[in-house]
Amino acid sequence: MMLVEGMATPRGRFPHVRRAGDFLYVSGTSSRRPDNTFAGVEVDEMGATDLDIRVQTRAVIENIGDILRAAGGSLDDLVQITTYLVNMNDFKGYNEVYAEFFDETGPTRTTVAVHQLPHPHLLIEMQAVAYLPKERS
Ligand SMILES: O=C(O)C/C=C/C(=O)C(=O)O
Repeated sequence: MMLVEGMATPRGRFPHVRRAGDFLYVSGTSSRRPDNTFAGVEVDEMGATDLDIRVQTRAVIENIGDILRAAGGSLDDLVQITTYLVNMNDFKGYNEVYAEFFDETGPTRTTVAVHQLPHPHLLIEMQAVAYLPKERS
């Protein structure tokens, strides 16, 4: 069980990542930064929001990479990803950025749309599983 220093603090009683045998389970991760702002979110002086799926997707994957590195691994160790989008119209932008990190030799993937995520500015959250035998970490 592991809380990773330098990452956004989970907004609940759970770790960023947990080892179970040879596997690392990464909790649902967003584009949230350690200061609780979000990558891919701009709010103007009128309160209008500009939410960017590409920026959010990249930040989510990079955050998962940072979490895995703290546990001794990397994105290369991922074997499964579940992605939660709030709007399937964002699938294209998400998919394009995803393909910069992974291909058919990478993790299996499931993408679903959900009614809401834990903050109204979030367009995407991802949960992941890595295979990393202890002797390799
Ligand atoms: O922590 C975040 O920024 C988003 C993820 C939250 C969860 O998945 C959760 O609170 O369960």
